Amino acid sequence: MCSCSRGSGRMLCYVVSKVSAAAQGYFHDDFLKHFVCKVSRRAPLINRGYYVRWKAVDHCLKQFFHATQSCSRRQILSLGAGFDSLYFRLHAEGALGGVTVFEVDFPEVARRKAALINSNTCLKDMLPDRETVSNQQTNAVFIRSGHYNLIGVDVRKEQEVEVTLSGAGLQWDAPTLVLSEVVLTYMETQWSDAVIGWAAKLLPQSVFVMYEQIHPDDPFGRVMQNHFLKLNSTIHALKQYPDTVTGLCLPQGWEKCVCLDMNQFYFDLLLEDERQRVEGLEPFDEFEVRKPP
Ligand SMILES: C[S@@+](CC[C@H](N)C(=O)[O-])C[C@H]1O[C@@H](n2cnc3c(N)ncnc32)[C@H](O)[C@@H]1O
Repeated sequence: MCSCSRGSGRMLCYVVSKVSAAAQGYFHDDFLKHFVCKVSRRAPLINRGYYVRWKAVDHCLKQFFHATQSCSRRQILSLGAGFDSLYFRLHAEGALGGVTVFEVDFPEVARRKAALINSNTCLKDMLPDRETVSNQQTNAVFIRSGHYNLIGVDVRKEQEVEVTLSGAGLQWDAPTLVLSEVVLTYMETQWSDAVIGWAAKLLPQSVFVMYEQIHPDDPFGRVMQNHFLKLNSTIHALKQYPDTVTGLCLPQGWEKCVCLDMNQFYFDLLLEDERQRVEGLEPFDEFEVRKPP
């Protein structure tokens, strides 16, 4: 997990795993289940991994909400949002406090998500003022509503991104949390560098939270690499930036970059009570853990 700051400041399988962790009580999200056909139960180790990922992203979101609470205009820009339920669960928690959420994914993914939302009473009732807009020129698909916007655009295409997001109402000078959770590493590094660069350039008051794999050569890293090899899918950034993504962010215009591996997050930032709660949910005998020194 890495966050950079400036100024003052195989898609469905991911959802299925998040739904599994939520169903086992690792975290609370009543909306993820609306984005899958069937709720399946994953192995305890996978549930716990998804919990730590979810908790780390949530931690960054809550820090951002706290740091910007006095600002009247605040935004979350989620790049490669897929079928994540972020807006709906934060809205239900009452945590958004006027923050506007912009979710971006490829047009075909955004179109499927828009169709899903429009056909689901629970989800569409949470967007009473929504309109579905289709931009013929850029092939972008929108759901546009007061505090939720779903946009179909390839994030590698900077000019299209700028035009489309401006059209959707993104305010480039407002405090913004840019989120990319397991997205950039699927791109060749010239493209992930470019995305990180346009975000730094276009959003002068922002923090970029990214969650990606590091340490390809530890036992877990090797399992993951073999898995992606079988899927014929390369994890590009991992080759070039195996330990941290500091080298990825700073040359692209970010002023500061902090990287945390998930063991550090689990042991250093979670309270003992919360760790005990989680470890009591589905005890398992063996797991490898690299405690921070
Ligand atoms: C592994 S999924 C993660 C989804 C979501 N961030 C989550 O954590 O649940 C990666 C997502 O990134 C999207 N994506 C990858 N490259 C993209 C690009 N160039 N432009 C827009 N979306 C992209 C994919 O379509 C997919 O929905």
